[in-house]
Amino acid sequence: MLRDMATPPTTTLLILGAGGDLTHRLLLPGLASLLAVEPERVVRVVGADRVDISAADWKARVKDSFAAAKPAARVTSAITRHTAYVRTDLLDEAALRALVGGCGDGPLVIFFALPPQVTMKVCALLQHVALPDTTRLALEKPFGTDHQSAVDFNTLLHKVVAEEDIFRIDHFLGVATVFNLVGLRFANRLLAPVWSAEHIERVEIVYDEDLALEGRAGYYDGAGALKDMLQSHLLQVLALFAMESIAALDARELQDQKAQVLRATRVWGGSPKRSSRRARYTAGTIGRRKVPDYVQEEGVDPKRCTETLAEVTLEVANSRWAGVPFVLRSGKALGTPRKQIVAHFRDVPHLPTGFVGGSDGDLLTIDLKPGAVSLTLTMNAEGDPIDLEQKTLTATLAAPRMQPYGEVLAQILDGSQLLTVRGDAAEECWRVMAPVIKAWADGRVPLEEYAAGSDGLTP
Ligand SMILES: O=C1O[C@H](COP(=O)(O)O)[C@@H](O)[C@H](O)[C@H]1O
Repeated sequence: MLRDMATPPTTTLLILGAGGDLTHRLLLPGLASLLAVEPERVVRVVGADRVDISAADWKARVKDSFAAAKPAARVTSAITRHTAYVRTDLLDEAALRALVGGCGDGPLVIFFALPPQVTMKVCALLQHVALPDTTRLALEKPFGTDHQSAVDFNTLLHKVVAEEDIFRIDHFLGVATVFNLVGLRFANRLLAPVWSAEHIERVEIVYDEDLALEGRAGYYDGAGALKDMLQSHLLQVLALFAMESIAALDARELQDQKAQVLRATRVWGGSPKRSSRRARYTAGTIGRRKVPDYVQEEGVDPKRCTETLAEVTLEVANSRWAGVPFVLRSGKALGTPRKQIVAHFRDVPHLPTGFVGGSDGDLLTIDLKPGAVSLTLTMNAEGDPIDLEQKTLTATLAAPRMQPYGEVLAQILDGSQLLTVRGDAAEECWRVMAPVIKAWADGRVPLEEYAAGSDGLTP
């Protein structure tokens, strides 16, 4: 059926689960933002799902998803002209073969915008389907459901395509302010010598959102904040923060260094009971918005103990970082969104006697959204020259050139693994969090409550 369409452009982006929220809300707008910046790229989008969507409705959806990023009119019109939607059963091998065959022999990116269990089943079927020579698999998080399933999933995927053609998506890697960690760390003489336990006392990686469930119970209620944010995104941020230096901005270099850090990472003190916290929001108000009790949200199963806030303290047990707590935290429905990395520097060994005021440690704060980098230093800012106080110097970062999904897609289309999660790292992320997941499942860490709109601490 697809063969009858107009001349296929270079790469086909085949989206499995095209009828879902992710495709409409993030993936297609991300592609649009990429094409707004790089209009010369030629991509054909094919959506597939089991829901019935007419050709006209699909084109309208694509057009609608493209509207906000405002690529050139000719780009949107080419995409909508060539796009197609196929209603199919992705768990039927013959149907899957027909779908893939219909995409032609050109380069193919199969994007799995599906729940992990369905993704794994479709990949099992793909083993028996002939794929074009250049076939790349892009897999949404979560990658598997626990450590063993991630190991099994990797084994299965390697029977379908080589690791270099597998792209495990973590859209945080496409966030410019996250990737900025690499440039900031390795381009500044000032920072490199102090980037260790000798000078840094504690690191916080925080992603507190004022958004609540926002109708995502179907996915989130089975995941919770730990798997949704810490096990995935925030561990990637930790890896970029703590990794050793790279010789070149090269995917393999970066993947090697990130994997090495993750292998050295473990729960602080080996005790999830003492080093983790979980909580769930109750009814409250955020600004003028009334937020219901989490268990009253549509689609939530009150019998599940899903946390909407997770905090875990980790240690990177290597010679650079031993003894430095890395506190990872993310919560939903909080009063004040705070999305930042904060490096707390140690106090100076000795403040000359005679000065008045603080010798509070310096801070390096990286605001992820909106982007800014701040350095908080102790100085004499006003008054008597011996009075010391902390002052913050801030550089605001420019708005990102495209959406994170646009950055990630650009790398996938180019076959570069710079912004992906390698298989071994994906397994490590589960290994790091496994003791916490187990302790929570066994009820060894109580599920606390906090009021929506609060700081996450107030019952
Ligand atoms: O992947 C996810 O990320 C978002 C936070 O990222 P942002 O780029 O939208 O700020 C989070 O809200 C969501 O729960 C999670 O699934």
